[in-house]
Amino acid sequence: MASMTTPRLPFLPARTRSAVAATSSSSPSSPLPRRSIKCSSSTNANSAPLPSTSRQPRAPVADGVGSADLNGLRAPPIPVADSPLPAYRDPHGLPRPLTSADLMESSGEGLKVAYQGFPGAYSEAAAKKAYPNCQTVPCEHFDTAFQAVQNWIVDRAVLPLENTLGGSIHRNYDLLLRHELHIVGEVRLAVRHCLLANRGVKIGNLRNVISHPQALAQCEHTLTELGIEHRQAVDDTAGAAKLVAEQMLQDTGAVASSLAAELYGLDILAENIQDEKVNVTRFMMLAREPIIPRVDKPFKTSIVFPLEDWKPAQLLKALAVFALRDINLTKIESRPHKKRPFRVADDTFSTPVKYFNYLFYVDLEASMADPKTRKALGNLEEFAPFVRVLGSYPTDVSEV
Ligand SMILES: O=C(O)C(=O)C[C@]1(C(=O)O)C=C[C@@H](O)C=C1
Repeated sequence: MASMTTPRLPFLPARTRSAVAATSSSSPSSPLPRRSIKCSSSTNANSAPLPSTSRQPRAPVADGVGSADLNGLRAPPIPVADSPLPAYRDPHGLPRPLTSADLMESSGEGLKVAYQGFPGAYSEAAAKKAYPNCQTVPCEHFDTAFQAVQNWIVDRAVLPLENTLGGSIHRNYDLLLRHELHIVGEVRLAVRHCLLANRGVKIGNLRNVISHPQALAQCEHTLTELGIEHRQAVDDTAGAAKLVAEQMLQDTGAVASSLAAELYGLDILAENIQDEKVNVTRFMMLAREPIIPRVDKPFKTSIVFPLEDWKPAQLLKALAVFALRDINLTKIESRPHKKRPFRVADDTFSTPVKYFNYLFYVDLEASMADPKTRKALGNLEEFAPFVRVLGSYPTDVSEV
């Protein structure tokens, strides 16, 4: 595959304070030339997920896995006449040059996309929704998927962040900080759970049900109503279906997708068993490089920051940098600050008081291409020891 020119990016999110400064027109340079590595795809139910230990050494190879990204995608250019014109202007008010990324189509053709679980997992469906023509690559754990992108084994990862019934998938928030990847998109998926069992098994025969902990939580009440008391958590829904089938369990069912029933030869005993009809999971699309932020369509920007100098209303003041500029927040999540787990309260009392310390993950309804977003983040740095931009990416506006 011929290598293509890396596009000029007007914005390159970074780990620290430079995140805001980096919105100039510097070109990102890849740490290493890109390369293609053959790996398993999940075209059939026997594809085993990549184990956590699967690491490939980084090696400089001239040929590459894509070069220029738009919405986390790499694809052959389409004719200029069909491509959208760049819609926004640079910080000097001048038109932004057309980049090769603007010329790309977004089907995911030729992309390898990692997800957590076995074939038939909802995460695989999300990867296919995000990149319809991609080759999906099952991974054993969330961090395997992060590593697979970071080590150039795959091009992208699609991983869950939150669910309307079960809430946040905290592990992935923590992993975002431990890796250098960028959020290049989001995708929401309607999750419709089924109760699966081996042929001939009836609901009345079931003593146990196994599934992913989120899936069990999403079906908690329905499973109780069906009279199934014992639950056991496994790594993913499709893995649960596979286990029930392979071990020919007669008293254990699985909560999984109808696709998993088909792939592993199980019967569907009940459909749509989640506790609320609407059950949607939001997934993030991850890549090694950021995308070019835009202002001609809805964008989100995800950031993470800790606070220092805990004065009264410090968090309120930090978040006011967005309110002052009419920037909406769509989500806020606090996670333990593992490196600095405690903060010591001011010495009002003779004994110093230690409180837990947090990192705040915030999603903004804003694009990094908008100067007011960059100003707000500059302002936030007055309160935060660091601000990291995790990604600026198009909002998923599809129907779910
Ligand atoms: O086990 C799966 O099928 C997954 O894709 C994982 C997962 C999750 O992590 O939340 C994804 C979507 C559903 O909300 C349930 C489980």
